[in-house]
Amino acid sequence: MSVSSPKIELQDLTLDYSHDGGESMPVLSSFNLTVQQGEFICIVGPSGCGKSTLLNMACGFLKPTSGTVLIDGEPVVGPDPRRIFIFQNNAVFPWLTVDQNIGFGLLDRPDAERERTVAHYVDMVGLTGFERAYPRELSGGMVQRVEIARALAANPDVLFMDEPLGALDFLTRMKMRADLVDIWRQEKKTVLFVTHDVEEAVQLADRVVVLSPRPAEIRTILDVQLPRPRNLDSPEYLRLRDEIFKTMGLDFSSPS
Ligand SMILES: Nc1ncnc2c1ncn2[C@@H]1O[C@H](COP(=O)(O)OP(=O)(O)OP(=O)(O)O)[C@@H](O)[C@H]1O
Repeated sequence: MSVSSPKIELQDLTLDYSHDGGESMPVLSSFNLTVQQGEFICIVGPSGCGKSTLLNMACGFLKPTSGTVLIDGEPVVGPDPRRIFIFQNNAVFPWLTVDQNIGFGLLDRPDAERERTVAHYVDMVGLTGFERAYPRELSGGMVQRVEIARALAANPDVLFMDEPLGALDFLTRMKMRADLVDIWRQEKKTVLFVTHDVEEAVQLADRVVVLSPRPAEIRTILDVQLPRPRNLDSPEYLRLRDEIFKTMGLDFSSPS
């Protein structure tokens, strides 16, 4: 499949929230972004600028005040099982085992096919040996892996991820970041990924979209052309990271 066909088109998106008894609050105004098939896009920006709102509109959970979301050229008018949303706080079913959770979206498939698919994703996310475990018997990172495996097993064409690693401790997060890179290289899904973490964005993304404070506008879009897996000590990685920090008003270079 061509890597240059637009997968997601956000066209002139505007969103005003109205608060009880107050004026309407603009969160996005005339927002435009085109995402190519198979691209991994990270969205960063200050807290409260509208990142989650943008993701919610892109996947059809939230109707824009005006503007259009197109996926494969078709207007998005609501959630669609071909597109999966992964939240920060996992949404696995506590009463189902790991393999039942991962196979949840495949209940209409023949048993043999479902078992094969579940086994494939259990292996991909490194949960072999835990197939019969319940979420309460797993660490936070393992539960998040279950959620990612469940999403991938359903074979979505787009993954929307809102701070999916945000609740994890530092070491688990670093490991999961590397795992996500591996998984994405195998699956090549189109991914829209919101994060507060600039380093995470530069490690993961093909392009990093940096937003302004609310109402969110695109401050800059950085192409990250470093080969994966990325060397987090390389001068180019550090340069891109620092460029984003500067764009966000944070300059950590030492005073001369
Ligand atoms: N359902 C809602 N009703 C009214 N206002 C809302 C609603 N959801 C979000 N907001 C407001 O919209 C603005 C953007 O919120 P949003 O959650 O999109 O920001 P964000 O960039 O994802 O924030 P954070 O990085 O802190 O998670 C905030 O000022 C928030 O208070």
